[in-house]
Amino acid sequence: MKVAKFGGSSMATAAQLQKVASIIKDDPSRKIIVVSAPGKRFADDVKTTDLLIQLGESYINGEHYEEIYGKVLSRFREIIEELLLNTALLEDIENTLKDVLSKDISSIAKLDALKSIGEDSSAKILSAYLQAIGFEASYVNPKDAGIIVSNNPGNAQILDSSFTKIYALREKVGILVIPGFFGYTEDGELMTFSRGGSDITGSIVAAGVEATLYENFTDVDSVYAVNPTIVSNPKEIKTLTYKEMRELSYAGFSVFHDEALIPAFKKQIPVCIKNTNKPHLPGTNIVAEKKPEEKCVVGIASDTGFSSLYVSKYLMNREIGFGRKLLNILEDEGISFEHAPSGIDDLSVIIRDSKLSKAKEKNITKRIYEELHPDTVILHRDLAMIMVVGEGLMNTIGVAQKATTAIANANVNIEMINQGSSEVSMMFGIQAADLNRAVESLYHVFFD
Ligand SMILES: Nc1ncnc2c1ncn2[C@@H]1O[C@H](COP(=O)(O)OP(=O)(O)O)[C@@H](O)[C@H]1O
Ligand SMILES: N[C@@H](CC(=O)OP(=O)(O)O)C(=O)O
Repeated sequence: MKVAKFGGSSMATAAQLQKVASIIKDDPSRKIIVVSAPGKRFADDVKTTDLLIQLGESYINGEHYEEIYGKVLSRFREIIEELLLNTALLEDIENTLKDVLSKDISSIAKLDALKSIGEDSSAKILSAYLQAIGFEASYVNPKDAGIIVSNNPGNAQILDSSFTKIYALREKVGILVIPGFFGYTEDGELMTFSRGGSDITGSIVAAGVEATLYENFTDVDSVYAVNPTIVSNPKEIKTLTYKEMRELSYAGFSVFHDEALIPAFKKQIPVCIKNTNKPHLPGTNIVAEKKPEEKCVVGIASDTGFSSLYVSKYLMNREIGFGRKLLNILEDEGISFEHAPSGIDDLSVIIRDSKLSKAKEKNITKRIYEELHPDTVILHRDLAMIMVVGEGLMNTIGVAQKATTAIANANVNIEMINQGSSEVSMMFGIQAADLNRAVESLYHVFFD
């Protein structure tokens, strides 16, 4: 039994849904289908999930929301009408939208419930279409599928108790279409995963039913060695290990959500990333182990939006509890950290910019001075991280030298290096403005 997840790009139009149906038809073992909300139809388009967020924010702020409401409905209307499906489906979607908007719930709960309507409607539309063309198919709500999550709106985590219930889906007859991106708490409250979270649902369901394969259908032929929006026509990666994909997706390979690796990894379910528009191509396989390759670097990922909180104090290495106290201050502000490279008198804590508002920055700096009496506290914003990833990296001589030379050749200053903390990656911190230059140079050194 296979679980196939179709991303927003595969659910964007009626024509894409027809491709999805033909992929399902091609392989009878594709029994469980997880879908995203309709994504972008063209480069400047807006994803349905973003429209739903805009709708929720306008409604909550008491602003005019009618135009955006119309836009959301017209995305679904277009697909339903082109597929010649019963228009009662559109009425059902509209009623759900109205219900959520008018419901007396917190703003956070309203936003999550609105966001879920994208995937929920997609799943209803696809199952109706599959039925219309002669399949035995049914829509399964995540609650009935057994997707039980923690109480963290917009960032839900799956609970272990889910997996036994999900296993029971194996007994159901016909093709099951499950909306991605959300689950329910034990108290029955709807919670979404973090953005891009339909990949997570697919992985959870694949692990739960102990699928032979988790296929993740998207709009690229494979995972490329570098983000294709930075380097054109990059090399395709045929096989990756879970560890490599985890590092690459964490550091910017948005093609697969980094949290989606864990459920599949735990149950050792192989993952295959494939193109809905060219399903005959082999795609990229993600597996537990692979044969050692000649090339030790498989990919170069990069992401912007980081800050570095640099703290220095003479004899920091002798001060018991310094690191703990510093991280405690961040914890009090509800901030998680990404990396924390350190020296004898210095410690840098790398944080996502989005988590560090100006007010939090002021408060944290004040507390560090008052409680830790450092010599210096400096916050550098607008940093970018580059991750050079590969299983063989630690045992190959000269990788760091090759990488630093490539970055130097691009005339880019390295602000930070983190090597050795992970067995499969090496990380460089640079100014965000220099990112594309550095990535291009690294790609050419390792892959040309
Ligand atoms: N290394 C990479 N390899 C392939 N695609 C990548 C990579 N890095 C970023 N991407 C982007 O990921 C996109 C696919 O992910 P996403 O937009 O989430 O698709 P979907 O809508 O199918 O879920 C690609 O169109 C591509 O622009
Ligand atoms: N629709 C949700 C979840 C998702 O996974 O979407 P996509 O498959 O288009 O990345 C989002 O935009 O965040």
